[in-house]
Amino acid sequence: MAAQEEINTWGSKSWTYVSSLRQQSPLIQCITNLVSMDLMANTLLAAGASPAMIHSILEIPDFTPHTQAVLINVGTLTPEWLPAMKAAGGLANQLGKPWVLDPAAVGASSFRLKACLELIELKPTVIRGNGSEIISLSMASIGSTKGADSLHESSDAVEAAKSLAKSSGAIVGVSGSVDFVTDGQRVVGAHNGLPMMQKITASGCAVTALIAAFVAIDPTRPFEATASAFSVFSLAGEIGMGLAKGPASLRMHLVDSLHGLDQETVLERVKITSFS
Ligand SMILES: Nc1ncnc2c1ncn2[C@@H]1O[C@H](COP(=O)(O)OP(=O)(O)O)[C@@H](O)[C@H]1O
Ligand SMILES: Cc1ncsc1CCOP(=O)(O)O
Ligand SMILES: [Mg+2]
Repeated sequence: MAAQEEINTWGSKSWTYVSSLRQQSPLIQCITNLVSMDLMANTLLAAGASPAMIHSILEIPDFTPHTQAVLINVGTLTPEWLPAMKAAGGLANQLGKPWVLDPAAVGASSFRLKACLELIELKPTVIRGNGSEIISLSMASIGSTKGADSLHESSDAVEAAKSLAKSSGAIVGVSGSVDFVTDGQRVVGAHNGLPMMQKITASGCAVTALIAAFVAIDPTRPFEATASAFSVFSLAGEIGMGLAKGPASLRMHLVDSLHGLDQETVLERVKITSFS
């Protein structure tokens, strides 16, 4: 019974994010990898936010102050891009705006790991990665890697996520079959989704962008925003799969389903439970 009450509370919280996002349409600056730009922008638009893929260091002082949240994703990092990421993260921090870090493929090289550790010093509000990314970041080491894909279950990374949350001060989200969210003490898991979502490149990047949009709605509650965004995105995947034939059509139907989500469905199907 207690669990049922908890599910209902998360359903209504999640619906508040969905409906507020549609009403407020916050501007989200995305400095993201070259693979993810299209799906990320379309995910944000379908959910009601306004995405802007503006990443030149020359534009950050003018543009970043107009945004409601910043998303930084290192998926196709080069030395030329890093200064702009640091400038945007640093300015967001200075202006008291939320910013979200996606350490995509952080275990791929020491260059990427060092860059992510430097970005974490700029105090991201949320860090979202898959199991391997969160373990690599938390241990500050590179080991075996499969690039942007995970070698670990999300449940393998919960302790690493707690430790990273404590050391960084960020909310940490780990995606996978269950999406875990922690502030270092509390842990919740979002149970929506389906394995086929791993076959859509940039689905992880897109959910991180949705987290940034939800955090923009209420920057004082990043824990709630992160869990809700995970659940809502994965629920859109579940609904989209009803019409899809494979990853390519799932990508399209996921975006359509996110756009069409209604209150009854969110209240009934969002499934977030406590693990602590
Ligand atoms: N095995 C799974 N079962 C259900 N949902 C999943 C599964 N794997 C990934 N997802 C969902 O796919 C989305 C992207 O997560 P993931 O594939 O872990 O990210 P990344 O692309 O960064 O590795 C998340 O919304 C997550 O919930
Ligand atoms: C394939 C690939 N290579 C570098 S970034 C990227 C996209 C990864 O996106 P996601 O981690 O969301 O699947
Ligand atoms: Mg992926």
